[in-house]
Amino acid sequence: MFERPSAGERAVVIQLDFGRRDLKEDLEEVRLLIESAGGEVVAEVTGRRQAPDPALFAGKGKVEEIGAVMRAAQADLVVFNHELSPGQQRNLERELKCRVVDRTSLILDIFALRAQSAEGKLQVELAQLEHLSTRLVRGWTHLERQRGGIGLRGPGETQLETDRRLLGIRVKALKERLAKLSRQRGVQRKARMRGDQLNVSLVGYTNAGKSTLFNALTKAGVYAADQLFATLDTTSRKVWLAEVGQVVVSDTVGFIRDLPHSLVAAFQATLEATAQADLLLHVVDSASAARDEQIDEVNKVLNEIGAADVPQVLVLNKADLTGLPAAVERDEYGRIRRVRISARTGAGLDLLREALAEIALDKTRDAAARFAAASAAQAETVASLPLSPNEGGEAESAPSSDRSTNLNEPYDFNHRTAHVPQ
Ligand SMILES: Nc1nc2c(ncn2[C@@H]2O[C@H](COP(=O)(O)OP(=O)(O)OP(=O)(O)O)[C@@H](O)[C@H]2O)c(=O)[nH]1
Ligand SMILES: [Mg+2]
Repeated sequence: MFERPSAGERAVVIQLDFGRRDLKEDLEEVRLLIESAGGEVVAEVTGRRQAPDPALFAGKGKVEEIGAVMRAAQADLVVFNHELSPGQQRNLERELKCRVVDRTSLILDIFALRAQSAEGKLQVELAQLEHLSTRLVRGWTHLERQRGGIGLRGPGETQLETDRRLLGIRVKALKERLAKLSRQRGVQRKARMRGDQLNVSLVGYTNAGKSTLFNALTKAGVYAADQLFATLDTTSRKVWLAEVGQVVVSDTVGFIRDLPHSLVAAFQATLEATAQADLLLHVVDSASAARDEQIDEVNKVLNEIGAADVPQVLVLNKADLTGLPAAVERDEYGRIRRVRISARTGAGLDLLREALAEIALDKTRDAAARFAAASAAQAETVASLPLSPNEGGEAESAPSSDRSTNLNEPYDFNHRTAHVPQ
């Protein structure tokens, strides 16, 4: 149903410029996407257009050019680094006499290849079926008049109705199973997230280096590779920090621009953990020319999954490639905002650990302050008589005495990090 470029399949990539993006970055990204799906880019066709052609996406002349390039390069398929409508895809396949894959299918495909856990597989299947259901609207009308298939259809149903009905049943079953898994995981997570332990999620654009950093912090040995969407399942590990004790760090699925909506929806449960974290380490490939755009894309997805208000520290990774030194940057309130590191060489990891420790201590202190305030309020109602002439109802202000210096400034767990330009 979902055809992926199988090992060594030769792809021609189509990238059109509608006047707003950097073609080179886009071509580089789609090349990595195709390689991550096991294929190989043998030719590129670029072009410029005002708007997509309703029938063919590209213009008639461009499609002829694509056909010629495809034949010359002996390619197996054509990949549009754009979202195609079902009609456009069908027309292109008819015109080019060759398989045509769009960006969304390509991404779904890589997810299907990578899914490891039972839940990951269910989530990917759900996303694929939901993507397919949009293609059923007009996409399979050529099948509508077909008959046959014992046990496959109800009385008088057309193929399209049967397909929709079967799809609907499967989607419903998948959603129910995912909901059950999600409830179970919610219980496990609550157990893990007890107390004042800091829960940290690594988030970021795909290939930013989250898993490499996760391994460096936790010595966990999760899969990190120069592939897009190397990670699909969330992995959590406890990390021991001097003076603080345990914090829980989670490695998560990477984001990408134009992440298919069905995929975000299907991964909602996995991403819930991100929305419930105390702190996000937003890992950035600081050596990428598309860095700022990638930061925006990640923030957009975080917004969609309800994680926009979780405090964020930007981790500028791959400092070994930019040649800039490891460093910590604070805002005017002394809060840590950005840490520059190299997960690969280990430069700045000590700074990052110190930053985590500082934030974890602030969280504990916040909790202690709340506890003290609550106890004080309770004490007030029990003991209305002051124990000494100086004591009265002032107990709630006590824990703030050590907050005068920058370092001890409490981390504002309600503060949303604004986008900080590099
Ligand atoms: N030069 C350099 N490369 C790095 C650094 N950190 C990670 N990489 C490389 O970047 C690539 C992607 O790393 P991963 O850790 O798999 O990235 P990720 O963010 O987990 O990616 P996904 O799971 O695909 O979203 C790998 O080839 C890493 O070796 C770094 O600090 N410097
Ligand atoms: Mg990863």
